[in-house]
Amino acid sequence: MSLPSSAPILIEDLTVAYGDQPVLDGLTLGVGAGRITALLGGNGAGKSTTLSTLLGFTRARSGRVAVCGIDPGAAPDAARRHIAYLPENVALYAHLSAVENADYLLALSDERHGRAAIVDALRAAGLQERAWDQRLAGFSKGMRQKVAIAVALLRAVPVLLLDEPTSGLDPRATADFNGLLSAVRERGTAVLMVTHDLLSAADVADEIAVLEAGRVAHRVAACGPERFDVRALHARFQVAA
Ligand SMILES: Nc1ncnc2c1ncn2[C@@H]1O[C@H](COP(=O)(O)OP(=O)(O)OP(=O)(O)O)[C@@H](O)[C@H]1O
Repeated sequence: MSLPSSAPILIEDLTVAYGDQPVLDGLTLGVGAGRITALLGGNGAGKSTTLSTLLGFTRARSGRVAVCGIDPGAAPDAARRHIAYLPENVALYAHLSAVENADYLLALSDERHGRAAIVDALRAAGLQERAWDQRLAGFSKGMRQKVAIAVALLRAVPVLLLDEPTSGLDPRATADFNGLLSAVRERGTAVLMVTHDLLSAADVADEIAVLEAGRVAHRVAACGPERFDVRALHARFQVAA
């Protein structure tokens, strides 16, 4: 498969192993600007390892990985400057407010945005005004996700990596989150979303890639003649998992 070399996320023929245990074995995957790809696969298929390799935390044994043209294995800090990453359990500070958390996380990325820009982003992320200055202790997972996505919105980076962002969210919060992702896509961000939530993936992704035996075994498009049928994919995915 040939991928445009300008794609912000580019993985070609990637092999990753932990000791003598191969996890990724010839994985090829690209996400272009303004596109959302959902990465599915059974437990242990290597989805988080794929994200970790893009972030430069896990080294490729062979193959090519590039984030905006930068090899995260060789230059992890430079690659991470182009990435906003939402882990499954967002690490935020319970004793700080939503605004303070955003301010602090942005400072870690060497970014300063005033309060006005931060509350604009929190509003865009759907966090209610009364929660802006509340301490995070007591926030639901959906509220914490909104703070994290507000930070990602403010960073305006070309690549967004998400690890199971809708796990534990109720259908309303999931729909809100998917709406936000669509807004992020409109800005031209390349989004790679690891998920077990096929319905959510079908809702928001342009493409679904299913990881099996260390490589992409199925890719299905969201529109055009190859538009995916969620039920058929669900049946196929259950067999794969
Ligand atoms: N740091 C590590 N050291 C050794 N083995 C690891 C490490 N991280 C992951 N693995 C193993 O690599 C395989 C792939 O793990 P990974 O977390 O990437 O899968 P996943 O598709 O994200 O799974 P899940 O859906 O359960 O989150 C698993 O067998 C896991 O046990």
